[in-house]
Amino acid sequence: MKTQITNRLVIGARGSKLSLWQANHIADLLRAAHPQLEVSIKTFVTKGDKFLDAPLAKIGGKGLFTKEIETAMLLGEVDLAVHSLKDMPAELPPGLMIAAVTKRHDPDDAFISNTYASLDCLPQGAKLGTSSLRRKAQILSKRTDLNIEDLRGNVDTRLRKLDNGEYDAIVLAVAGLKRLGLGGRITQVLPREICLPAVGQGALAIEARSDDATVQDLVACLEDNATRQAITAERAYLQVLEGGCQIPVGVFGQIVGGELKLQAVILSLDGTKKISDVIYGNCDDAAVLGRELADRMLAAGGSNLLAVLAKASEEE
Ligand SMILES: NCc1[nH]cc(CCC(=O)O)c1CC(=O)O
Repeated sequence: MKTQITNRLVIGARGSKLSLWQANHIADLLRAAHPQLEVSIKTFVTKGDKFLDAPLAKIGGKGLFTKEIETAMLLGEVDLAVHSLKDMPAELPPGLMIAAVTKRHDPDDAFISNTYASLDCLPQGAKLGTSSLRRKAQILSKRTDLNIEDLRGNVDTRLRKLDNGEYDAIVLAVAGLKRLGLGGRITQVLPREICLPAVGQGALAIEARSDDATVQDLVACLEDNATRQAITAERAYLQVLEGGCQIPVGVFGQIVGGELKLQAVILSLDGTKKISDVIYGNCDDAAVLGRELADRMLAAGGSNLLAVLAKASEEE
């Protein structure tokens, strides 16, 4: 039997401030758990970083923020990768796995404005920045009058565009803002009845090679069971729906009274059509619950909404 003594671990991450914060956070936790371990970080430029100005829905493709790092991992250039779970496609490349999921603290979206105290306070026709079809459709569903404009770039760039007066308000993930020490910029945490988060939002994924038991053992201490169950249900849900393009879908799993509760919403792009549903069940059946909820919502009109979407993206 080959025993490999690992004392060096190379983490792959993107070079953005948020990604580096996340990689350093995981590196610190690993150093604390394994004092002998030498942990370093190697940064990568992904396709998603290169096209920071183009509307996300137009660049398309799965694994926009992950692929280059995954290739390096499969080649053995890095041992693990730290990603925002939200940025990971439902299906991973063969040979890779999510070896650990950290505890999720802040799954929700934040409304940020320098002028208005909440989404409700925005005047008629106000300009709100977001490039996420999910955020756009859910916000339009509540406020049909708003003028939603594309907003891309890293968290800092997006806040700068708000501060320059290009928008009356913007929406960003609470988790990203807090990680960057920008929690003070949050004007309102959007309630889930208005805006359900993206799959995996707020959780970090440690990706490793499926055959690398050494790395899997080293990162096992980072795993949070409740978050794993929630995101397993969310990702199973997404896997049923995903057609390759960005879709206006929100989904959120949580453990409530020992049971898994999974809520989801599918919308039309303009938010005028909205299908909402919720399922409760055994935490150990997370993936089954996710698929069941997806099937139910597809049957309840979700299929039609997705078909219209697929047609719209073909025409572009
Ligand atoms: N879309 C990019 C992205 N990927 C992960 C986060 C935030 C952190 C997280 O959701 O875990 C963000 C920024 C945002 O959506 O505001």
